[in-house]
Amino acid sequence: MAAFARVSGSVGLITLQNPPVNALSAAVRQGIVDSVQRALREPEVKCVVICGQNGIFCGGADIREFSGPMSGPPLIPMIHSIEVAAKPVVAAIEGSALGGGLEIALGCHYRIAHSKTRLGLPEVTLGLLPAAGGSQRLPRLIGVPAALDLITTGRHVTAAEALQLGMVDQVTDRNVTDVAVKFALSVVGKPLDARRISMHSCPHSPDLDELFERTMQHVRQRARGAIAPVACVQAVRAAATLPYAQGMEKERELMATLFTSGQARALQYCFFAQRAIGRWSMPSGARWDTSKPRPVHKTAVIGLGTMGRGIAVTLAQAGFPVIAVENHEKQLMEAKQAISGMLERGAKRRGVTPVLNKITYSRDIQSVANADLVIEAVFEDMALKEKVFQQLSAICKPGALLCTNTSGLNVDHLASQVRNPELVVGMHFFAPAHVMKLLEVVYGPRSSPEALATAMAVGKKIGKVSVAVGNCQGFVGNRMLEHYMEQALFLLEEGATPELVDQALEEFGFAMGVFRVSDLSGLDIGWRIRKGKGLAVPDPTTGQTARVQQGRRYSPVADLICEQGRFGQKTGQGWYQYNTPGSRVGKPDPWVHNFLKDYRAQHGLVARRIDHQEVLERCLYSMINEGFRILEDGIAAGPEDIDVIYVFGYNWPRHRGGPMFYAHMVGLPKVLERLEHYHQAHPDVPSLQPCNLLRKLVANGSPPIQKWKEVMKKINSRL
Ligand SMILES: CCCCCC/C=C/CC(=O)SCCNC(=O)CCNC(=O)[C@H](O)C(C)(C)COP(=O)(O)OP(=O)(O)OC[C@H]1O[C@@H](n2cnc3c(N)ncnc32)[C@H](O)[C@@H]1OP(=O)(O)O
Repeated sequence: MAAFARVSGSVGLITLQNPPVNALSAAVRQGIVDSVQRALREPEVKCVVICGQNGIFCGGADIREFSGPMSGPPLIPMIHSIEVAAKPVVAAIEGSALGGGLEIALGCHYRIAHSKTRLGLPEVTLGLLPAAGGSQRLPRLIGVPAALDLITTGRHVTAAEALQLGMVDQVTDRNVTDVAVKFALSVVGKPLDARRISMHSCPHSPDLDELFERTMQHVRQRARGAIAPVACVQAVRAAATLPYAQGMEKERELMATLFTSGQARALQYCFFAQRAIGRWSMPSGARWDTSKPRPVHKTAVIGLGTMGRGIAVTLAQAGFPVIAVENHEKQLMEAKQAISGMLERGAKRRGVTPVLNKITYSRDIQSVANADLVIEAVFEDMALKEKVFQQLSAICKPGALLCTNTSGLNVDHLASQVRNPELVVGMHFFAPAHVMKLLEVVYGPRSSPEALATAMAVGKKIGKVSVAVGNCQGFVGNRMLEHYMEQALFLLEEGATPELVDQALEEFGFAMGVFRVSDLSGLDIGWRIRKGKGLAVPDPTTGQTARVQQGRRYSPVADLICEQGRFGQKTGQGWYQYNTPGSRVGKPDPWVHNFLKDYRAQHGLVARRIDHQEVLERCLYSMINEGFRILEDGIAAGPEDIDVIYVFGYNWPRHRGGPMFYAHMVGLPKVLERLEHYHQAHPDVPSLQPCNLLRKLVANGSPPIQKWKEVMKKINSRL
C-alpha cells in the first residue's frame, strides 16, 4: 500500500508501506497511482514528496510476483505520470533505493538522500535489466560510463558516491522526509522541464562505439554465459544512441526475453535460497528461531597454515579478538607476517585502518583458555586433530564452543574426544578463508542446537553465507564433488582429454573446469586424501594401482600423474603444462595425451569419441544424484542448502541456480533417464545408479523444486 497525507499545509506526502522493504507489490503500485492522482487533483497540494516507511525507501519490484501472472498497474506509466506531473515531486530516500525503487526516484524531479542510504539497479543480479526506464534515465543523468558500470554489475553505491555521480541532488544526516518536505516547498513554481530526465539527451562521451565494444567484451568474458549483463549493455547503448521513446521500446524488447528466461528464474531462486538457509533446522526439530546462540567475545584459532591464517583474518576483520596459536616459533613468525600483510591489504582496499591489534600470537595452546569459541585448523590428520581436541577439552573454560575446520573428517569422532561433545561443531571454511563467502556449519548427532546457533551467528557476523549441514564424509560440498571428479577421470580413461572436459564445463558456466581447478589447488592434496582412505595404493601382485578398489571402479589416473611429481601449477606441470612453476596459464600437454594413450593401451581400453553433452551429463548428474542422496539422508535440510553451497563455495554458475535447481530445470525424468542409461553402460560405478529419492520424486509427478520438501516429508512419514 501507499498512504497519502497532506503535511506542512501544501505538501502531498506519499509513503510506501510494505514491510520489510516496501517492495513494489501490485497493492503498493496501486497505492502510488491513486496517491499521485489525488495529489495532482487537490488544489491545496502544491508539491509532492515520496518516501518509504520504517527507514527504507524501496527495495524494488516485488520479486515474488515474478513467478506468477503480473497484475496491478505497471511501473512504466506510473513513473511516467510522476515525471510529467505539473507539481514538483521530490524523492526522500533512506535505507535503500534499489531497482524499481530507484527507477521511481529517477522519475521524480528531485532526489534527496540520507547519508546512510544505498542506491542501485541490481536487476542484472536477478537475470533482468532495469526495465522501468532505469536503463534509459540513468545514462541521461550520470553519463554512459558510470551508468554502464552500475547497470551491468548491479553494484550499490553509497549516498556520497551517488551525490558525486549526480544521481541525487542533496545528501543529509537529518530526517530525510523533513528535509525533502522543506525542499519541495522551496521549489514550488520553478520550471520542471529541465528536471525531467527523459527529456535530457545522453551526455556525449567521446569514442562511444569503442566504449561499448570494450564493455561488451569485458561483460561477455565475466558473464560466463549469463545473458542479462549483455542485454544491459545493449539497453544502455540504446539510451546513448536513440531518442528516449525508441530507447524505451528497446528496453521493453530486451526485458521481454530476459523476464521469462531460465536464467532469471535461477537467479531469483538464488536470491531467496540465500535468505532461506538462515532459517535452519535440525532433524531433532531444533530451529533457528527457537535456539539461542551463546555470546562470543573472544575467539582462538589453532594452527596457522593457509586456512588458519585466513580464518584469523576473517574473525579479526569482523571485530573479534583472536588468539592465534602455532607451536613452532618460525612458523608462528611467518604466520604473523602473512596475517599482518593480509590485514593491511584488506584495510587498504576498504579504506579503513588495519586491525592488527585484534590478534594475539602465541605458541602455547594454554593461551586459549579464556576463548568463547576456538577453531581448530591444524593439518588434515585425524590423530593430530584428536590430540588437539583432547587438549582443548582440558584447557578451555566451561561452555566454550570447540570447532573444527576439517574439510571432511568425522566431526562426531572429534566430539567424542572432549568432555562436552554437545559443544563441538564443524566450521568448514573454503580457501582462501578470508575471501570465500561460504561456511559449512556441521552439526554431529551430539551437537546441541545452542552450539549450532552460536556457530551460525558467528558465521553471519563474519559475513559468511553459512549453511547448517549434518555430519558425513565430505559433508555436502566435498561429498558431491567426489562424484563429479570421479566421472571426469573415468572420461579420460574412455577417450577424453583434460581440455575437452574442461571446455565443456567452462561453456556450461564454470570459471574453470575440473582439471584446471585441480592444477590450481594442487594435485597432491587429493592424492594424500585418497591414500588416507586406502585408495591409491598399489596392488601387491601387479605393483600397479588397481582399477577396482573397495569393490567399485576406480581410476588411478590422477595418482599416476602425481607419481610423476606433476602437482599442477606449483610444479609447472599437472593436467596442463605451464611455462614456469607458479605460472597460471596452462597449455594442453602432449605428455598427458601420450600418457593417457599408453595408459589405455596398457589396460585394454579403447578410446571413443566423447562429446560435451556426455561430459556434462556424467559429471553433473552423478553429482546431482549424490545431492538427492544427501537430502534422503537428512544431511542437508533442503535443495536450497545444497545449491547455496555450490554457488558460494564451488563457483557453480549462479545463473544456473545450483545443481539441484539445474536438475529441476532439466526435468527430473530426464535426469533419471540419463542416469539409468549411464548406469547400464557402467554398472561398476555406483554413483550413476539413480537414488531412491530421485525415483520417488519422479514417481510423484516430478514436483517443482519448491515442493520437494513436502514430497520428502510425505515419503519419510510413510516409511
Ligand atoms: C515485463 C515485466 C516488467 C516488470 C518490471 C519489473 C522491474 C523490476 C525491477 C526491480 O525492481 S527487480 C528488484 C530489484 N531489487 C533488488 O534486487 C533488491 C533486493 N533486496 C535486497 O537487496 C535486500 O533485501 C535489501 C533491500 C538491501 C534489504 O536487505 P536486508 O539484509 O535488510 O534484508 P533481506 O534479508 O535481504 O530481506 C528481508 C526480506 O525481504 C525480502 N525481500 C527483499 N527484497 C525484496 C523484493 N524486492 N521483493 C520481494 N521480497 C524482497 C527478502 O526475501 C527477505 O524475506 P525472506 O522471507 O527472508 O526471504
